[in-house]
Amino acid sequence: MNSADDRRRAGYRNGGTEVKVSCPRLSLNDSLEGEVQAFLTDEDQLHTYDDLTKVNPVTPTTVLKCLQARYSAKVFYTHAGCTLVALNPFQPIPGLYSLDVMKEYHYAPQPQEFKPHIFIVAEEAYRNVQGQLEPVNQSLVVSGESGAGKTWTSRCLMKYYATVAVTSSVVRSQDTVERIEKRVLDSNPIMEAFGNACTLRNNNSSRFGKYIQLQLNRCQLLVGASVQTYLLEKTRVACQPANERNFHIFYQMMKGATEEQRKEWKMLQDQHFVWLPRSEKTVEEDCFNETVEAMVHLGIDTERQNQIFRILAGILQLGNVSFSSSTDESQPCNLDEQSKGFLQRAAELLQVPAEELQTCLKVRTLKAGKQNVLKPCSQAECSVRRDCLAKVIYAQLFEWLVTFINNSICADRSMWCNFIGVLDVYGFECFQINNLEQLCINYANEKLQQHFVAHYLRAQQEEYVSEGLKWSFVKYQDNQSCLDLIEGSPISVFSLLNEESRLNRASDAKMLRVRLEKELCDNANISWDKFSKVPHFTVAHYAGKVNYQIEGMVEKNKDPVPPELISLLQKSDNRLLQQIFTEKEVESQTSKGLSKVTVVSKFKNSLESLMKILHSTTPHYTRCIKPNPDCKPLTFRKEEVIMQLEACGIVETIHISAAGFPIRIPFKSFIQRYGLIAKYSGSGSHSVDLEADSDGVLQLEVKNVLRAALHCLSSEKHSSLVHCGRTKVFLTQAMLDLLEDQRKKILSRCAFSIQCCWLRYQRRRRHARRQSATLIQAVVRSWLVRKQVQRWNTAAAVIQNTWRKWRALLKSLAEAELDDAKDFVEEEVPVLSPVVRERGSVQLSTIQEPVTVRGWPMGLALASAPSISVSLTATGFQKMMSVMASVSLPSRRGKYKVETNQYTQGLASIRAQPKGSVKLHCQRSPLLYADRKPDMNRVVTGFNEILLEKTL
Ligand SMILES: Nc1ncnc2c1ncn2[C@@H]1O[C@H](COP(=O)(O)OP(=O)(O)OP(=O)(O)O)[C@@H](O)[C@H]1O
Repeated sequence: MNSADDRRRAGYRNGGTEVKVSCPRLSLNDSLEGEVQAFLTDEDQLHTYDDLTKVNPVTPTTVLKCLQARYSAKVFYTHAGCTLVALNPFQPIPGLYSLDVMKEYHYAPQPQEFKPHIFIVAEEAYRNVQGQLEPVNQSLVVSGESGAGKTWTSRCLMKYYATVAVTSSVVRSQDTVERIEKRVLDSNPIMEAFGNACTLRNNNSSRFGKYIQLQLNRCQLLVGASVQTYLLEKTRVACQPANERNFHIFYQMMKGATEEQRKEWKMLQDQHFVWLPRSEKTVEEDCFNETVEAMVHLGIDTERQNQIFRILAGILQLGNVSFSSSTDESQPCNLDEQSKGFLQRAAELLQVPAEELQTCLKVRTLKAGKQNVLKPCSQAECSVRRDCLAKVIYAQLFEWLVTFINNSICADRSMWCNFIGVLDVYGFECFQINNLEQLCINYANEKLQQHFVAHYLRAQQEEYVSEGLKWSFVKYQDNQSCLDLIEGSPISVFSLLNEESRLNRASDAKMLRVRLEKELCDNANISWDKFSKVPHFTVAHYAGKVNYQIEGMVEKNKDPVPPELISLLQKSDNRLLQQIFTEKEVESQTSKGLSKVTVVSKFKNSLESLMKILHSTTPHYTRCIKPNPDCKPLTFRKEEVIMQLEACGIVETIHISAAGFPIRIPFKSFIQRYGLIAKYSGSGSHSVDLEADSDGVLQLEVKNVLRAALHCLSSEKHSSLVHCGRTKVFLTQAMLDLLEDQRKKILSRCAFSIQCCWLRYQRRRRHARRQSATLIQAVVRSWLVRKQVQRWNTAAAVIQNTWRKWRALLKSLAEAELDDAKDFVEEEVPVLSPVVRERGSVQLSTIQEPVTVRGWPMGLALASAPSISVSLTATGFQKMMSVMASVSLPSRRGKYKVETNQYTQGLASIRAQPKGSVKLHCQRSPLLYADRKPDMNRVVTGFNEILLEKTL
């Protein structure tokens, strides 16, 4: 027995008598609590709980303990009702994501029965698409804070689909399939190289959000993909937070380029670039070759690559250009010699005129009526213009890459019918100094949290009420008021920011703070530190309070790009730069006259379209948890984890999922899928009008199905597994499994019946065909034989004719013989041998060529016998010959010879004298001669018999 059992036993004992009597009240309560806890939760077995809903009771503490126990046992995935919790191991786990494991989950009849894994989520979504249960399209939402493992998880999901959604392909050629899945996977290293960076919290932090749509055709095969990106952190190009790095691609170029490439890109070995801090730090992602290889696979040729890398090298050179103020304010800023060199090289790499580049950076063009006025910029303004140039180039290049990737991997709309979307967005951010980027990121997280809450908590509870379910409500954190504060209408942080950004004046942080305070003081989610000197506001997000600095927010929201910079880039000899910025001008021209699009309004719009997609799909949530802030392998910090669990509402989710019915299916869909259970168990009406608008009829049918499915369970058990609402059926996972199981059994029974019918039908058809073939063969044979018989008849007629002539000839010979009868008496009569006497015959022969006359055996007897039948009595010449043969008389002058007949020949061979008429019966086929083969060489007995019958 294990120690837990011992503890449980001890618990019972202690809870019985002894402790109650002897302990003071407080310690008694404590120990009781401990005992109950020990009784409810077997701590030694905590790591075996696959689902956090099974821990008892469901509290943050027990959930945390369970997760910790599992993490120590190197189990990193745990279900939390409808959500999957993924703990980051911070080290590769051998065999956890191997091909075999993928196959195991993919081919499992019930993957849910396997250990929790990200592949269960992937497979469930895949099967939902196959099942065609509305909504068919699926979204896999991967959330968590920076470094929690979202990108890793998204990559696993993509690899899973790129493996299982193509292996069963028989329709498409292997070559095409490989190209598609490879291209889809190859989009990852490119986007990570250009969009990820090493931050303090994660060495490979995604600095943009992405929604990847994996497109599946009718056979659930991966035929393409498309990527939608959100809010690239472009400020990082020109300004990297302390101890953080720029985007990976710059370091990859620095470390991975060949000598020749370095020369071409003007990146010498010992060159220092201001915009490449911490270049001494090497991270796993610094692999230039992998990025180039992926580019090649996606169709970015060497020339295009060179254009891209020249642009990036140009940006780095720009970063080293520094300005110094001129003594005369009316004059533009100065550049030292070194900066001039950097500027020259930047211009060469960007392939723009160096003079013009310098002027653009130092002088502003103002419109005064129809005239352009040139105004020298201050040192700070020059730096802002330089940074702006770098940011706009990088952002546009990133956008071009995403479009290129999409063109390369996106399938034609007619080729796919469903999709599985993978959403990987930046996690909740809270730094020392937070600005517009953090406000947008946290706003996106609030939106996702709201979707989660709406989907699993609020919707569930509201639906229970509307469907008439008795349900004890769980309190949940609604973040609608926080969202109202950020994006609401008419007054919100965003609307005030936009207003300020559209005013044609320099922004004032203090004034904006006052406005915010005045307009939004009613919202409980915003607050201010009255004693702080820096203008700011604090927002109480669902995941915690974040302090936002107002300074610079309006400028970032405006994101102005001086038009002279754009026209300079349009003149570039680098064809890629030219292309990117010509397109940009077209865009800006089309939006001319519309109100100026700010960063937050653009972000809000793209987020709204994302939310629309999410609302129209079946979501699957995966919460990634970062077990420690230092990214140390297998280190679990309770405080870190509990904060994340509470922030993402996992405990509430678990509570609701454990007690509720997480699966809801409308009556119509339910009957369409499970109606066969009632039909084949014989308890339901066999045809239900699914188009009938009456829910009452459908409800009745649903109840029939449930009765048939649960016939062996008690009614209490029914209500714990399933509830029939007014328009939907509410199920637990266990009930769904049970229904699916029964459905599968019925379907396999039906399949078996269909197979039997088909085999029977095939057998019958084969038989009928064989009969037809026999009939045809018989008809053909019969026809051939008839033709043959006709020929034989003709031949027989010829023979008869000849025979008659021959007989006439013999008769005339016999008559001539009779004329010599006198000589015959004088000759000596020889003694007749017994054989001759017995079967005498007559043979006429001449000396040279004797004529043979065939006579009946026993010719003498016949010759003297009284006539029995006309045909068998020898008369005339025949009679005489028979006598001659019988007595073996020599012929006159040896001209002929009379011998016994050779009875084997011809028709003369009759061994017995027939009495009366003789009839030969032959059995005939219904078809004349059908059983005969038209073979000339064979003896045709049937024909002989028939001839014989005719003769007789
Ligand atoms: N399942 C895993 N197995 C092994 N290592 C992992 C796993 N998940 C994450 N990691 C490690 O954790 C690191 C951070 O993960 P990842 O980049 O996916 O985080 P993230 O949530 O996407 O962060 P950000 O929001 O900053 O992009 C990875 O580089 C990887 O080394």
